[in-house]
Amino acid sequence: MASQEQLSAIKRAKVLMVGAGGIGCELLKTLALSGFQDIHIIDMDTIEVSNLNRQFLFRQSHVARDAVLRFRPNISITPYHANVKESCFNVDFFKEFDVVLNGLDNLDARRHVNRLCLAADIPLVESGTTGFLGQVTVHLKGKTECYECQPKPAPKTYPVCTITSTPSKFVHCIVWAKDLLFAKLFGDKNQENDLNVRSSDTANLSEHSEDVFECRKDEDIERYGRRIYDHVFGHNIEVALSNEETWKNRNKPRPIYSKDVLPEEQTKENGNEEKGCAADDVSAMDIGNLTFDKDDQLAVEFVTAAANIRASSFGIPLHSLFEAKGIAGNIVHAVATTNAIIAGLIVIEAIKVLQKDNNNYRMTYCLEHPSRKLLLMPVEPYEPNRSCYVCSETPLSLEVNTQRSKLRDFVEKIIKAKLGMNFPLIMQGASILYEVGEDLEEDMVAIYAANLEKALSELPSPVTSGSVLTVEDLQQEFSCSINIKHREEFDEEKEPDGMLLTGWVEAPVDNDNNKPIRNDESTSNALPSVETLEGEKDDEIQETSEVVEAFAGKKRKLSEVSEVTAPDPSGPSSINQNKPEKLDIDDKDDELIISDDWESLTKKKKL
Ligand SMILES: Nc1ncnc2c1ncn2[C@@H]1O[C@H](COP(=O)(O)OP(=O)(O)OP(=O)(O)O)[C@@H](O)[C@H]1O
Ligand SMILES: [Zn+2]
Repeated sequence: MASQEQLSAIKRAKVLMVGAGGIGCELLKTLALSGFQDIHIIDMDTIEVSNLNRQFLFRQSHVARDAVLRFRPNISITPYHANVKESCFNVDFFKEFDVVLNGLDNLDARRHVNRLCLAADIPLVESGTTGFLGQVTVHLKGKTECYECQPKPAPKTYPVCTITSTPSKFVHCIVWAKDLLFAKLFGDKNQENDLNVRSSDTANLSEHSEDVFECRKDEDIERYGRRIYDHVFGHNIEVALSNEETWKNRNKPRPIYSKDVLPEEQTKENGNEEKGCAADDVSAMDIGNLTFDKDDQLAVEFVTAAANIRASSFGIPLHSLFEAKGIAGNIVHAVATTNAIIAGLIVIEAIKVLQKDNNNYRMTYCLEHPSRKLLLMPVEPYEPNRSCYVCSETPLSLEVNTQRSKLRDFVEKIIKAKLGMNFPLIMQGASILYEVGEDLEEDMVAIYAANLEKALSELPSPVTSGSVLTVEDLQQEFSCSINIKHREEFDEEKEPDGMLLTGWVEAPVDNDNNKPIRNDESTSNALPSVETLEGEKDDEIQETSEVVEAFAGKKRKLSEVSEVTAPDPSGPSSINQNKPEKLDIDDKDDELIISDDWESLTKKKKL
């Protein structure tokens, strides 16, 4: 039962929810049932069919708002059908709220909201789920870590040679089918693509030799399809086989040609009968612009089929459409109960925030294996990381070849990809090197466009070793400094960006010795990306649970944190370096404890 004090804090509060998906929908219901009266919701999407099974309030085309208003007619729910990154959701907008509650599914939007909450000094309650795993964290400027204080695990990536030549798991075949074959056939024609697109008779010719993916004059669609099939599943496998070194300790793949799977006559018959079937579903207009979308059934079917043919070549077990979709979309199939638990925990933390109950905030992990009696693992939040480039003023350092790297590389690979800025302004001292904005004068736009193509050391205000750049995102009201250090050479394989950003380090990527290809981001906050349905999944989950259990063995005080490196609150995967001692609870007792109080647990142990 809520106290009078809590009830009045709840009634007075104006809350902003960002994201109305699996978690958000549950959250809206729980907020309404808990007595919140003024709720604003930003979500950029309309209802996705793949979410319907767990967005109970959206069923049968009811929008969440209307559904909730039916049982709480007197509360105010204000929806914004928009991207939270739009400029109308600026710092002033955020300042109107008492607390912001995130139910997002991507890192980019989460980082954006984190920065706005810091700039507006509004508390943020973050959340994420991945299947049975989930977490809720509380972020208050200056008091606890911000969402970006700890580097987030990078999305799972794979070395190029594994994808192009030596796949050993089904996920490698999926990445190949999705990021190389699908992209080459249906995406931008001029893209850089690691698929071998030259046939044997043209392989020795200049790089202007024929791209086999070009449809030849007067070539009918069946013949074209057959040619592509033979090239990617037959010829390319032969090319890979010709490198004998590769197969010394590996099973050799088997080339598959269309004639092996589809006899000539049958092709013609079926070809004639089924002619036009794909064309009915895909608009010719879209071809050339498509990127893989897990909600596009035809794209999923294509990728599943192509991945299975490749898997069969390499002796990898085949997978169903459902399984392949999960892997291709990096979907850890959502568990409605986890979302409900997480939504409840968000509301509990939100109420503490409203009451300024500073000593009782908890980051709570929802575990998958409650075998050690714990389903929920509460941990005290950590102090802000003093070297966080987002919430502290610590400068970053960048090693870069200032004579070779262009400003464009710096903007794309560092400012946008690594620092997550949308509208960057780059300055050296008082001179502006680059700026994005709608109200820029034309001549300035031209100057900045020209700057993008210049090497850093050739800019109007040359950037050389020892330069200090200030980078700002005006929309996020966020700025940081970057100390530049010239470095002549970079390892192309290990440092493919040709630059090295330090001061804030990304979690290590599973990167052999090649430039990585990534699978899509996990939907989770930053829980370790778990490959659904893959053999390695179990190991990962096992490790995750163990680590969380170990981590939970000790409740950390804010004051202790400076002595030891804080674990990553956004995901248990990177915390094993500082494993506190494990709690040894008798496993035979089946009773499940949902703990909100660590002391009571340890007491129980003694008893
Ligand atoms: N930049 C953004 N601006 C506004 N809304 C966003 C933005 N990015 C993502 N969203 C919304 O966040 C919601 C995330 O919900 P989604 O169901 O995908 O994940 P979830 O809540 O973690 O739960 P689950 O994956 O378990 O269903 C989506 O409705 C999506 O439209
Ligand atoms: Zn921080």
